Amino acid sequence: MSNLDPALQQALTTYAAHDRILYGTDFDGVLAPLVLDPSTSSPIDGSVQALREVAASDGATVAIVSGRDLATLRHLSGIAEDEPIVLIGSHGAQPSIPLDTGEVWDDAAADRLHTVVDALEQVVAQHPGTRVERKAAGAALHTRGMDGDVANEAIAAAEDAARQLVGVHIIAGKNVLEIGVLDTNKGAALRALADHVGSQVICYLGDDRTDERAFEVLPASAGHVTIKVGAGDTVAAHRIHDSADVLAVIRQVASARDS
Ligand SMILES: O=P(O)(O)OC[C@H]1O[C@H](O[C@H]2O[C@H](CO)[C@@H](O)[C@H](O)[C@H]2O)[C@H](O)[C@@H](O)[C@@H]1O
Repeated sequence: MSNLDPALQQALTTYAAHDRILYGTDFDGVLAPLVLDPSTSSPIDGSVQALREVAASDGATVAIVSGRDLATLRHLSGIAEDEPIVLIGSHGAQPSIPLDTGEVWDDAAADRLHTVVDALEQVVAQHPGTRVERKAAGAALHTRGMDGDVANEAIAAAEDAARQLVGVHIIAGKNVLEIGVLDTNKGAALRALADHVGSQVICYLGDDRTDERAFEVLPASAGHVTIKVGAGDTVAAHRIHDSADVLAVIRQVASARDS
């Protein structure tokens, strides 16, 4: 018996009845509970298996869309390259299949990345306790677990540093501030994937500010289903609370596609 809100259950039933669906999900905070050390994140039990079941149904495409870089996302999710689940890393910049996300990696981007890492390393040197995560198309300053004032000062210093740089983008998240060197977002990536595979409708689950870029381009009036996980302002049409709900959503879609 599902604890999901009846309106969400109905929306998922209608969505899953389409011939060609795209099921998209964020990773951290949705598939994987938030933890202090990002290298130890792990999907909730049963979630990847349930995604595999959705992906196995005719006409369904499954994608994990994350701020993680692609190699890290593959490692942490445990999804192999030969599996029929699309991984999209670096906030849309790194799809695991050829997709036009409108941005290209070039020498200038590589130069920007070096500058970004240097700038954040300086912030870390001045704000003990903060950590830098190096990624393929950016770098992130982490403050999870730190005193609020100290964390806020460090984040402000990182924002100041980013504003001195050319061709970079500030991406704010939960206890993290990323400086990206490519201009991509999850909404554009999801729409590009939907066009590529011919999906009629998209369901997307996310918990963070970067996920709002996806929710914004998926109106319920067109049959899309947007689901915010946890508290906070959102433009998503539905809200669920925790990992158990995330699993219930995937399982409802898998079961509807199977029947
Ligand atoms: O788009 P997502 O899959 O949600 O990735 C967003 C960021 O997730 C990671 O940071 C967050 O999760 C960490 C592990 O639970 C947590 O320690 C941190 O406070 C969170 O912000 C990841 O480290 C970032 O690179 C992603 O951009």
